[in-house]
Amino acid sequence: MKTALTIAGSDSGGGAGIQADIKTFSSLGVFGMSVITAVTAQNTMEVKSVQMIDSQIISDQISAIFDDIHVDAVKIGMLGTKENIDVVAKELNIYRTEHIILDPVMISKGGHHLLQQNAIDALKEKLLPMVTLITPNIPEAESLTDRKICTIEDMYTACLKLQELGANKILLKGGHLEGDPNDLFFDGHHFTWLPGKRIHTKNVHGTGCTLSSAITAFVAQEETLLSAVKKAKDYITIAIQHSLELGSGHGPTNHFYHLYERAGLVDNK
Ligand SMILES: Nc1ncnc2c1ncn2[C@@H]1O[C@H](COP(=O)(O)OP(=O)(O)O)[C@@H](O)[C@H]1O
Ligand SMILES: Cc1ncc(COP(=O)(O)O)c(N)n1
Repeated sequence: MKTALTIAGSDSGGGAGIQADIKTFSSLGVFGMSVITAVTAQNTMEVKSVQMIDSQIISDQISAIFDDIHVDAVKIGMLGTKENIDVVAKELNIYRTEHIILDPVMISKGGHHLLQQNAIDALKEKLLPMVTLITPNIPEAESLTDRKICTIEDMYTACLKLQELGANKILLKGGHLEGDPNDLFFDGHHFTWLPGKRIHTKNVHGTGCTLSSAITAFVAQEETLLSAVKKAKDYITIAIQHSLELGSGHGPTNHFYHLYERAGLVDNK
């Protein structure tokens, strides 16, 4: 069985973070493992509080896994602090994995800061150049590139700017722009649009986490990155189409296995 590791924060409400990642891995038939960087007290409405995990424990979680178990692909989500970024970059430099997908989580849907302001430089300098793919949403790409993104043209420019900053491959998610949620994939040479149709629902908690962990699961199963990104876009579309009316805020995406098996996304080999 293929394996995937998520390095991210815990969401007590189960919609985003580690919980969304592991559900996605399982739904796609990949064995999931986790390194917890932060514990958030969170539900569909808000993040009430956050406890960062000590960087030594983060380092120990990573080495405990890699010293014993083969990891086919890694996904990185919420890191929270500069210290956490430093330790994750250091450990992943020691235990080299072919595929690292970075979702540069900065702010929750409810507006809570999940990455300290002083950590953005460390993210750009240490992690950006070492990962296979970075998957920013529009506000995250704006923060990384220091420029506004309002149009399709701006999306192309932002990808080129991220490349200048050292990024290898980029999936710039368009969900935060008006109109249909079209994402732009840049492999360093060519651009590919992943078109979407906007689903009118407030239940979009954990969409970014779900998308990046689906990409991770597909590359763990030896899909090319472009194919993984396309299949993950199908996964997130189904996950939002069937999103759940839980809680009073933004409900979570749906990871019910049979939805994806029916859509031909599960590798039954
Ligand atoms: N209402 C929606 N309908 C369909 N797809 C959506 C919708 N909102 C977001 N998406 C898709 O979900 C994925 C996550 O996007 P986005 O919301 O931009 O990121 P994040 O969750 O990191 O803020 C992207 O593929 C985006 O195009
Ligand atoms: C632990 C954790 N990680 C990531 C997110 C982002 O998810 P969203 O953008 O849907 O709030 C979150 N809210 N919590």
